[in-house]
Amino acid sequence: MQIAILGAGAWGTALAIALAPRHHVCLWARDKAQVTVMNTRRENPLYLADCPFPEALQVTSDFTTAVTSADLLILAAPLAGLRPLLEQLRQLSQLSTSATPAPRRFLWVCKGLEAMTGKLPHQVVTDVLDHAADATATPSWGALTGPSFAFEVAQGLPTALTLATTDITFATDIAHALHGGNLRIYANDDLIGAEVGGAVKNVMAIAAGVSDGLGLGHNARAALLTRGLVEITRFGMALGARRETFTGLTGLGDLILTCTGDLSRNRRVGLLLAEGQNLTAIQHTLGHVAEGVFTAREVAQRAAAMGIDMPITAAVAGLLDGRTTPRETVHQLMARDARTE
Ligand SMILES: NC(=O)C1=CN([C@@H]2O[C@H](COP(=O)(O)OP(=O)(O)OC[C@H]3O[C@@H](n4cnc5c(N)ncnc54)[C@H](O)[C@@H]3O)[C@@H](O)[C@H]2O)C=CC1
Ligand SMILES: O=C(CO)COP(=O)(O)O
Repeated sequence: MQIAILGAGAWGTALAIALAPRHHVCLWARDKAQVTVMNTRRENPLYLADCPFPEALQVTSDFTTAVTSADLLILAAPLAGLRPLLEQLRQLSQLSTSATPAPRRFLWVCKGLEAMTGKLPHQVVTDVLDHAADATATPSWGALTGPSFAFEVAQGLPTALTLATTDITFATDIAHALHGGNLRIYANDDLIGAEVGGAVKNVMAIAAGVSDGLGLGHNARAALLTRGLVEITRFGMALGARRETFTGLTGLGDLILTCTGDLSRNRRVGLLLAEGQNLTAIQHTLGHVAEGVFTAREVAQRAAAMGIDMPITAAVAGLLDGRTTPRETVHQLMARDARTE
C-alpha cells in the first residue's frame, strides 16, 4: 500500500519507520528545513532522535505529491493541527485538477478533546467534511490509537494498536493491511469509546505524575488509575461508548502505559508540576505536545455540563489553570466524602 503520513512529530515519524519496510511510505512535514535535516541525516533529530530511517522511507515537504499518490493517509498532527490539516486536504481535493483525486481513506492518531470546542477527533472530522462540497461520497476513516510510545515503536518493539471506526469492514481491511512486523492491529467499531479512552488517559497521566512526583506511593497510584478508569468509563458511556471498550487497549491499556511509563509527556508534565515548575516553562522544556494539558479543561467542562462526576479530572483542570497547587489538589481529593465503590 502507498501510505502518506502527514506530520513528522514523534508519532508520525515512528509510524513511518515501522511501516516503511512493508509499505511505500512517504512522511510529510510542513517545515522545509526539518525535511532537509531528515533527508540529510536519515533520522528526525528534533522529535525522535536515535531512530534511523529505513532506506525506503521517503520524506517530503510537498503536500500535493505526498497526498495525491497515496492509497491511505495517516494524519499525525496533534489534535490542534487536525482541523487545519483536514481543511488543507479538503482544499486540495476541491482544487485538484489531477485525474486522481485526493484519496478518501484516512486515519488520525491524535488523542484528546479539541480546545475551545470540546470535540472528539471524529467530530472535528465530520465538522470539516460536512462542509465539503463532495460530502455526499462516503469517506472511509478511523482512529488508530492504543498504548504506544513512539520511541518503542520506532525501535521495532512489540506494540498492539486499535483501529476504531464505525465502519467495521473498513476497520478490518485497514487493520489487516497495517498488521505485521511487531505491530498488532485490532479492529474495533466503538469509535467514541476508543477516542474517549485515548483522550482522558492523558489527564490521568498528569495526575499520576503529580502523585508520583509528590512521593505519594504505589497505593495512591493504584487508586488513581482505578478511579481514573471509572471516570473515563462514566464519561465515555454518557457519550455513547460501550463499557467493555474501556477494559481494552484504548482504555485500560493506554491508561496503564501512560500513567506508569516515564516516556509519557503527560506523566512528565505532572512530575514537573509536583516539583513546583510553572506550566508554560514545562511545555517549553518538553518541546512536544502533551495533549492532557488541553483536554483536561474540555473534559471537566463537558462533564460538568452533563452532570457527570469526574473529581480527578476536575482537580487536574484546576491545577493546570493555576487555581490550586499540587498539594491542595491531593488534599481536595482525599477530603471527599466516603462513598460506595
Ligand atoms: N508520541 C507518542 O508516543 C504518541 C503520540 N500520540 C498522539 O499523536 C499526536 C501527535 O503527537 P506527537 O507526534 O508525539 O507530537 P510532537 O509534539 O512530537 O509533534 C507534533 C508535530 O506535529 C506538527 N504539526 C502541528 N500542527 C500541525 C499541522 N497543522 N499540520 C501539520 N503538522 C502539524 C508539528 O510541527 C510537529 O512536527 C498527539 O495527539 C499525541 O497524543 C499517539 C500515540 C503515541
Ligand atoms: O499516547 C501515548 C501512548 O499511548 C503517548 O503518551 P504521551 O503523549 O503522554 O507521551
